[in-house]
Amino acid sequence: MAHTEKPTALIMIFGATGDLANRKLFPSLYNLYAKGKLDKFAVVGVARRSLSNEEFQLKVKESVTEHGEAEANIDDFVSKFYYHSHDVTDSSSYIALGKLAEELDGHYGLDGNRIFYLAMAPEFFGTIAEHLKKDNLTNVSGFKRLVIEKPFGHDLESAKVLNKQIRTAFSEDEIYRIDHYLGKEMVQNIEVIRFANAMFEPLWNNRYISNIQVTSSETLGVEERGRYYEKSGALRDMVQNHMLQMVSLLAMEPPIKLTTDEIRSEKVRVFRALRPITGEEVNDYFVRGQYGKGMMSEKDVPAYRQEEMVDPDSNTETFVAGKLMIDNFRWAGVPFYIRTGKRMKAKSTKIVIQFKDIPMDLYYKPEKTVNPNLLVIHIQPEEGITLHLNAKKSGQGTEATPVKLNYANKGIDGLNTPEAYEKLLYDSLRGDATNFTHWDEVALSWSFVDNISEVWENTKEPSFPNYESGSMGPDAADKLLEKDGFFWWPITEIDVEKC
Ligand SMILES: NC(=O)C1=CN([C@@H]2O[C@H](COP(=O)(O)OP(=O)(O)OC[C@H]3O[C@@H](n4cnc5c(N)ncnc54)[C@H](OP(=O)(O)O)[C@@H]3O)[C@@H](O)[C@H]2O)C=CC1
Ligand SMILES: O=C1O[C@H](COP(=O)(O)O)[C@@H](O)[C@H](O)[C@H]1O
Repeated sequence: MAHTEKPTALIMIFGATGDLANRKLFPSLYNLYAKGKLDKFAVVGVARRSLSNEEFQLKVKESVTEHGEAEANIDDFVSKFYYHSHDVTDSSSYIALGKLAEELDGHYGLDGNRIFYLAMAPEFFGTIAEHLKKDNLTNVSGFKRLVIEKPFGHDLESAKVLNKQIRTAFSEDEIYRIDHYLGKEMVQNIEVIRFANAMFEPLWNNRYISNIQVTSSETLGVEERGRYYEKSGALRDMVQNHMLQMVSLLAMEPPIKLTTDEIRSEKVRVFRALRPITGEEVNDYFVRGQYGKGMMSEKDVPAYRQEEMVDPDSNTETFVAGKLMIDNFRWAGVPFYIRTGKRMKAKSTKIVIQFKDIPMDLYYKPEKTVNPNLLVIHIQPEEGITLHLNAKKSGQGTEATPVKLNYANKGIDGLNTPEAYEKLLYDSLRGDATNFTHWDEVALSWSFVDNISEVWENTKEPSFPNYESGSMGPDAADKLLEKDGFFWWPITEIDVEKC
């Protein structure tokens, strides 16, 4: 499908006074506006509290000033923002919202195009979608699209119910399920690194790759999200979506074309090949952790069980490490190790592709460590790739020594790459759903994760808390790899900018 490069639309943000809108959505929209990427547009912010248009515009201006880079055109930008105080559970209020939408459509010449962005707690998603349909807000002459935040359900059953509700008002190709990792520059780069380089794709299989490691570690704890996190845990919060999405991009077959449908269908095939881990196997393939107290940046930080809105005897995991097997021709026998957690040593997302050792190492010396070739994809905070090779040590003799070839994304482009939300908002306005998750991906990833959560929820983990804040997680996560003859490549020592 051809995508309009300068879209026109009315953007309705439900949850417009919330944290996500304030920190991410308003600054991202402003960036698009400032870069001239939007044609005609207006924004309606929806939330319960009472605000005038002027008060709302001031909030938007403050948000852009605090979280972005506001310039002189900020006043023109915020003049296109309107506020509608509305409880989304109250049926009567949708009529007035519809009227406002029509007025703005006419006033700004928005061609009847509408984006409904649900930046609210997920329990409201279904109700809102149903009301939008019933009260005619989706009856438009242009396009209508639903952008929906995570979590998409709590498990497969609840995700199915939610999907059914939103499908009453929107078709699958009108639904844009956000996984903000898919908006990250280097996550989008995975396909390019793989499919645009003759030197990688021929090696991208079980003949040459020994294992793949995906780590997404955070230094923050649960902060104010204890209530949500208690029911979610790291498995639902990070593994079901972001971690599995990265694995699917690393493992997928080359698509026939770079179209939304072709890419999504290759990703779905990866999820279908993911070996289900059930019952007692869960403890062989997965490790859970919960942070205890510790020191972070020279300050004492509390244990998870001492956080606000958290059960003092909580069984919720704040760390997950797992071994995934993809049972297809390309990946048979290659473990994909994943690891994610809160209150870890560093904020870092990295992918390490470890190649197999060469069949005969002429430079082998018993007293020296072997240095396998690694391809490291630095997702964040720094962005780039590092290729770890071996070369001759300068001087006499034939000794091999490790060398690193670096590409730091910022170094070449000279610019900070756009924030993930900016790219995803723009894609949803342009009608490009490639970097959003299709229902089939959501359903298959929930069914994989449900097997694990079922076991974990029914067995109390006696060792919790089992890792200290500021560490790299519980020892069992190291043992998971050790028993296969591997170890986690240290994420803090393979920083692209320090190499
Ligand atoms: N914050 C983040 O960084 C991220 C958030 N998300 C997801 O985004 C969504 C929003 O998160 P976040 O912004 O943090 O949440 P907040 O709790 O900060 O905001 C919730 C918003 O919903 C509004 N609201 C609540 N109840 C109603 C109601 N009955 N009718 C109308 N409006 C209502 C609130 O405004 P008011 O009280 O005025 O009604 C507020 O604007 C969630 O699904 C979350 O999981 C995903 C990734 C990151
Ligand atoms: O979706 C989520 O992601 C964040 C981590 O995102 P990042 O872009 O900062 O890596 C995580 O903190 C949060 O718990 C989760 O809901």
